[in-house]
Amino acid sequence: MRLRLLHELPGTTISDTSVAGIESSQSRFNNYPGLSFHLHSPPFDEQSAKMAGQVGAPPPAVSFEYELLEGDPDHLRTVVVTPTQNSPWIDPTTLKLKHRIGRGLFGDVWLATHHQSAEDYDEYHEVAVKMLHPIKEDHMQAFLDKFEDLFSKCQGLQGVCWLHVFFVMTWQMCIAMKFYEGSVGDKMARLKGGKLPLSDVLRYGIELAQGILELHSNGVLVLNLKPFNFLLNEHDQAILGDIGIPYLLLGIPLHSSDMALRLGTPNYMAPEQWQPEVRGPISFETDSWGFGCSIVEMLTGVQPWCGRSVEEIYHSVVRKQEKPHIPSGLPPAVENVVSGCFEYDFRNRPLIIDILHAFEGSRNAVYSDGGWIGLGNRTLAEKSSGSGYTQWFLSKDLLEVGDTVRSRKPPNSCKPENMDVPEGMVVGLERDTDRDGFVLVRVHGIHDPLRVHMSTLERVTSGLAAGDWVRVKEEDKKHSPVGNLHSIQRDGCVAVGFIGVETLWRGSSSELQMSESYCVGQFVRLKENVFRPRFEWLRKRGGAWATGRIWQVLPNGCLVVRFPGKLVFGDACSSFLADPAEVELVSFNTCPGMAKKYQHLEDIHWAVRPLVIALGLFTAMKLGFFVGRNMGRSRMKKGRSTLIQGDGQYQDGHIGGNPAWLPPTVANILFREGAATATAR
Ligand SMILES: Nc1ncnc2c1ncn2[C@@H]1O[C@H](COP(=O)(O)OP(=O)(O)OP(=O)(O)O)[C@@H](O)[C@H]1O
Repeated sequence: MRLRLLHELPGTTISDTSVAGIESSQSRFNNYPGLSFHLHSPPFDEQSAKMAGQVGAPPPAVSFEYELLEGDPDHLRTVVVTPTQNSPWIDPTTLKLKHRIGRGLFGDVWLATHHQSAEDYDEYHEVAVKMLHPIKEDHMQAFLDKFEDLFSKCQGLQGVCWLHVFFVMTWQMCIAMKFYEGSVGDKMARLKGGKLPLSDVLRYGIELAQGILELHSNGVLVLNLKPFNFLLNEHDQAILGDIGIPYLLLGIPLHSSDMALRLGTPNYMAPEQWQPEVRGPISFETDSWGFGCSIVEMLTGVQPWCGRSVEEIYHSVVRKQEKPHIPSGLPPAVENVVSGCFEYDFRNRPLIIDILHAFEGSRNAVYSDGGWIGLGNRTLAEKSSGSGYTQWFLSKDLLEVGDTVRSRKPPNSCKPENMDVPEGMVVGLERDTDRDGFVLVRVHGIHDPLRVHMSTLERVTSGLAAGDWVRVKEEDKKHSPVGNLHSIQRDGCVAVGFIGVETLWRGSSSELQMSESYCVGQFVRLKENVFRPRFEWLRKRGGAWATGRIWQVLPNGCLVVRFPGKLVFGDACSSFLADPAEVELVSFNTCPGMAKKYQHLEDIHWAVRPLVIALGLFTAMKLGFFVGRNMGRSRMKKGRSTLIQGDGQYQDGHIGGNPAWLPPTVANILFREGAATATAR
């Protein structure tokens, strides 16, 4: 691959059939001093009008063409990324932008013509040019490096949009790609009810899954799967039209602050995609969520979270953990896999290969006599193995003979429920091809190998197993030192989720050590030496850090904590986030002294304090009655004697009846009540 830097783009012409397009382009170019426009009207372009009609815009009465007449060469700088030798590279200077096809979150797509001429031929081809939103100048090189890598990975992929060339024009990145007739989204828009028949959904689903799989095998995430990004070729085959622009933009600030938080299209975004460095990381299964959303939309004709604002979608997906509604009546394997796509923790979701298998197995399924017939072999997998883990989670790490294993902890638990296998070695697989079968495990001290269900075991390599809490030996300020181990290969390569890293951290097991583990239900508090926590945390009245209870553990180890000791009203934020490296465990047993133990009880529930106060008052009143009655009796007795002895003794009797252990005010009230009772008698 070669980077060529041109200092001028000679004869650049941009034609547009839409006045709005001109205005936006004009204002964009006007941001750069030294550039000016010359507008003139070209002849009416029938094809442009047809295209404009296709995307819903009325054919314009008049069209314009404008030329860049002069300018600061710096702003006309064009970087041309030349693809590999055997791909159909085109010279961007021969492109002529015709009109805008559509406007997406990440930029505009234009129809352009590519002119090629020689002595014996003169050819025009249509291409689509995606013009991305401008990127800040100082991040341009980082983006170009990432793009160059992606561009080479996308070359020659069957199920992915064909890319011709990449160039930069006035700091705007442009990708020239093959022009397709339309998208699945366009097709749905033309249909009554907007939904596709199941057979089409399964066919497109298979074609798209194959395209996504190609990108995933090259380590690229799409992060923007949606029907309008599924292009249709001349054979009505679905082609992936987005090559992972949001993935390229990860960590690269954009000019528009509005765009900064968007790492995809909100309606199709997975929970971890909203804030990957906080609620992430994003992974291949993030695309499974977007795929599931697209399938649901194709089946129902309704976009997930239709009509909701970005904030409302965030609230539903991230905070309330809601899932898109899956229509009923689907082949069981398809329903099962699509429902798996909407698991909150991406580790529990199927991979694209699982989706592909489920769709392929159901492709020829026909519903007849109240059941599905023609299902493939692998269509109906068990929903759950009974271990609490989804089948998708378990299928990501299959055991092999020679693996060291131990009993698997139940999900969200710090300790194993049973220690049937404290440590053992797999010596046999009952059925090699079974993804969910039994294995024979040799355990030290037991003569015969144990026959154990695979799902109850986890593989241990270098003392670590997926799901363990780990700490990096050498801290990196960019991310939390404590995280959650997602996978460990047999060669010791690890993938870990850390707060502060948007994607999985990859390294070697030798860089990690075991860390204290946390699970749902435990009480935690910020360590005393933490003065500026990563996330906001509540304080008690005296200023000390409050104690909260772990409500959820995110895939990067981030703790979602609630404060049961605080009463929350209305919309007030009920959950807080915590970095596991900044907290310590608090439990009743470890609280020193009665006062601390009582404080811990107060942290467990907001009702403890009012209850204790009420109980105290009640006890005090009861005591008051008791003391008062006794006092009353003795006063009666004394009263009788004062009648004999005189008033001075009466006063003494009052003083003598005041219990020394009660606070004076309470004692006086109680005494008065007691006296009143006694007087009444
Ligand atoms: N190569 C192409 N050929 C034909 N049409 C295309 C091509 N690429 C994109 N389109 C169409 O252009 C329109 C705008 O695409 P674009 O990808 O910019 O927007 P989007 O899909 O709405 O949003 P996003 O920017 O999030 O991808 C869509 O209707 C899409 O189907």
